[in-house]
Amino acid sequence: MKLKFTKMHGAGNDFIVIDAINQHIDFGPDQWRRLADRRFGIGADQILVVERPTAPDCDFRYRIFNNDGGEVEQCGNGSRAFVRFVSEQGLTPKRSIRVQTMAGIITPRLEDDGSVTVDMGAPVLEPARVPFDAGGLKGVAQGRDTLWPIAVHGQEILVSVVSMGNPHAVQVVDDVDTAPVADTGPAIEHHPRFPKRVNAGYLQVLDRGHVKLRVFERGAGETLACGTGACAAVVAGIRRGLLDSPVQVEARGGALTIGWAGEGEPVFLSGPAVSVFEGEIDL
Ligand SMILES: N[C@H](CCC[C@H](N)C(=O)O)C(=O)O
Repeated sequence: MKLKFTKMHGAGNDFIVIDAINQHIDFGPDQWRRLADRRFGIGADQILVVERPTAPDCDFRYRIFNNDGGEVEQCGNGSRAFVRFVSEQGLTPKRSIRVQTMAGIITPRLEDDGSVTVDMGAPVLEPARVPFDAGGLKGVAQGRDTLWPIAVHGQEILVSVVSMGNPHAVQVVDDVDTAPVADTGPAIEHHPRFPKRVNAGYLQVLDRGHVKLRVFERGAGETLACGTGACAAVVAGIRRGLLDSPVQVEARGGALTIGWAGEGEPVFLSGPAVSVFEGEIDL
């Protein structure tokens, strides 16, 4: 079978995007992993699949598979590529669409300046729903947030835990460029207190409206940008009393802008979405 795809990225977080409305796709984790493999396949951080919605008043269903082949709940950078893809492929005349995901409905919108803004929904802040097992831990209050002490390679680090539909552990560091992301990222991703594993964010505050961020992503390793990670990091920074909305997030692959008005309110993610090339692969 021939599979058509478009290679895209959002601030360097790269994707294989597949129209599963006009193509029949029935893959398992091994096939997803093979497609995402940077040597034996096309190569990407995540694979984004466009389907017809099964939920009412939605335009599309959006499925996300990490580089390791696992299906996940949400991908912020991917949601921007998603709306660019369905628009460029003529799958919708709309510039703002309602998209069904495992984590609920998100609303990406193509802006006139070529950027994309996404209503990512409200963050989930209750540890048990992230999910994070806080049992037996004494949280440390900072502003409106609670920081949780977790042991990583024998050292205690303090993390904020936030879900954007997918789980995030955010720590504040002095310098993202010297943070031990490659060393501690995998240990945090697989930490036993995160039953669904976790995306590990390393946040450096430059001023109240400007941060740098690196994310060791669940199921993909460090990426050049993480949209939900940027949302989670800004939510944590605002709750800690360190940041004021909107916040410019400098990722290694580009800049994202995050707006959040506070608990119970949606997080807005803005940033680039680029189509790099279209291709076809024999399977
Ligand atoms: N690795 C993430 C999914 C992709 C998220 C990221 N690429 C984004 O832009 O939000 C997880 O397992 O939850």
